[in-house]
Amino acid sequence: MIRATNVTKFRGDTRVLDGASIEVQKGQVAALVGPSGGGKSTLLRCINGLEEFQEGEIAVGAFALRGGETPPRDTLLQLRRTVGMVFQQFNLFPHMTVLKNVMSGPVHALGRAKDEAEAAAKKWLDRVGLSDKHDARPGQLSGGQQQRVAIARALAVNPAAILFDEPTSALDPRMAAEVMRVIDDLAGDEQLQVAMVIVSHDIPAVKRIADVVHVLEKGRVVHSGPAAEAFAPGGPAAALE
Ligand SMILES: Nc1ncnc2c1ncn2[C@@H]1O[C@H](COP(=O)(O)OP(=O)(O)OP(=O)(O)O)[C@@H](O)[C@H]1O
Repeated sequence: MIRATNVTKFRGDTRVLDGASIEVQKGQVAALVGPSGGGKSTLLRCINGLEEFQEGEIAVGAFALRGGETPPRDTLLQLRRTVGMVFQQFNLFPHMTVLKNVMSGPVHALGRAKDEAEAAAKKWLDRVGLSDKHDARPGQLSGGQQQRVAIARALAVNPAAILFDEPTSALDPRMAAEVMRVIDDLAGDEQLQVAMVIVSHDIPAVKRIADVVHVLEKGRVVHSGPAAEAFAPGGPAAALE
């Protein structure tokens, strides 16, 4: 589903990704872990076309992004319909109700009729435990609730992949746990054939939900394997615990 091959990206003279490669299948949950500044968020942002890169290739389903090339606007728009993204800071539309926030993707990106978009939005809000908040505005919700709206919004376009960029790091521990429970639930859902990639410093959560852990250091993937291997004593990610 997602295949990043030898992705290299510079910011000015700094090589922030240095030949990074990962593969994530449909229905699989991959975690990116590693020391701060290792390039985890940058790799996620390259995967959904938010950032360009200079070398390598990223394939997401039928889409291919190539290093050194600016993708056509149409490709980017289609790619962002295919790949949902959940950010640390929620990024909801503050003036819209919760329901309208979640409907925005189906209506504007997919061109769905209002009734159909509303039904999809309600289904996903129910799934994240917010069926009683349709008419609230984001500002009336807790951080954990806002992040759950963001997850429902990302899912409402039936994405082939969903990327979580430190989804709980702006939340206090209780709300972080609440959001991780939702992500746990999605990760464990065999019916949901979505490729998931999560960047998180919440190592216990990563161990619980990830099928594969990729360890990024200085822009390189230095290890890919099950969590038990990555976090084993003396393993490549043991120091992160
Ligand atoms: N907007 C930006 N402008 C300039 N440099 C940036 C920007 N964002 C990230 N960087 C740099 O790119 C490199 C990779 O950063 P990135 O955020 O991808 O790492 P990370 O592994 O996600 O780190 P963290 O765990 O701290 O979030 C770092 O050296 C960082 O300082």
